[in-house]
Amino acid sequence: MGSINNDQLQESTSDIPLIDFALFLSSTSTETERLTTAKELVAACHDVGFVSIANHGVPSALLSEAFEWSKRLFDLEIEEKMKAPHPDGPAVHRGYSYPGLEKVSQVVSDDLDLGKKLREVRDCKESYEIGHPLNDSQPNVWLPDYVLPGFQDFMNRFYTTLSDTSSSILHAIGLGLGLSDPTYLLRFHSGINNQLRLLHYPPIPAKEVEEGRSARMEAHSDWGSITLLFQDECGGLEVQRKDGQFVNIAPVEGALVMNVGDMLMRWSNDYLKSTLHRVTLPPVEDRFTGSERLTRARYSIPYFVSPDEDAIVEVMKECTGVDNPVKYEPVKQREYRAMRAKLQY
Ligand SMILES: O=C(O)CCC(=O)C(=O)O
Ligand SMILES: [Fe+2]
Repeated sequence: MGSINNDQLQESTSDIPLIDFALFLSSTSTETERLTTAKELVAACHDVGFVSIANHGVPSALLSEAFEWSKRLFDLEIEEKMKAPHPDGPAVHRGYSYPGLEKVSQVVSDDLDLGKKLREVRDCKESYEIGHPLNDSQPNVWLPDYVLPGFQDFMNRFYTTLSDTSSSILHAIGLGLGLSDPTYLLRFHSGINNQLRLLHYPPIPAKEVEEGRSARMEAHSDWGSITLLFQDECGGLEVQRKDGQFVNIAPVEGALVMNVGDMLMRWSNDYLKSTLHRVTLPPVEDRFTGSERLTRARYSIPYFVSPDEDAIVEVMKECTGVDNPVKYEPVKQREYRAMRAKLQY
């Protein structure tokens, strides 16, 4: 595994906290070391809702291979990619979405005309969504194997590794929150309802984004429990601070970015924050070329961790108190997702 040393940790330029997760994962760590790391993680989730995690346990060779597969996939001709088309509508979020098909926004509504209006600003990205092989409600849409031999096998393996990593992070969050059972959240996360997403933002003239005619990905929060995000060195990911300003999340080599989603915010009675974020132009000038200031392509790989479909998300008692009453009714994951997904496709 590619590990990150202390000097590199200190040199981080990112605006979000950076945590060394080795102390939580190592079998030789003391209870105090594990608890301290878990508390740092929870403090970051409470404060910004976004955190960089170094030494997360996903082997760097596996990550490089995942980005290579992603590039190979998006380099295919559109006719080839359309052999695994995203099904119509939002119910099944799998397969290939061509640029402009999905519209990310924070709007929740039944109004389809509003959906059309939102689409006037096109999201310039393409994506490929992959779920658990045993998720019957959202079956995978794979390319025929001859199009990209080995792709499906690799992605299934990668999904499993990320699922294991996400379980360690959920465990650490439970410990850091001081839950009477620190593994409580794991009971609702078998891994079957997670989603692996390959994302490609093709080059685009800077003006298109600056003048609001196109977006890379507009501001939104994620809906699940947590998201693990791997990004290349292009940059352009931004998170909203408490004062409303969006600030850059500089890619830190070898580290993943973890953020809290709406479901975990609800579970924690708003103690853990699900924060707005977006993808826009990179902040660094050498990412642009030519008179049109064409930005370089960007690749990222988010892994969305969600409770199982039948899980009932009910505010955790440790996150309430006399001055902090329960803010939310229990909700079933399946119903919550259906409500959030309406205008997305
Ligand atoms: O591409 C990125 O860096 C962010 C992606 C994201 O926020 C999402 O897919 O929800
Ligand atoms: Fe997101």
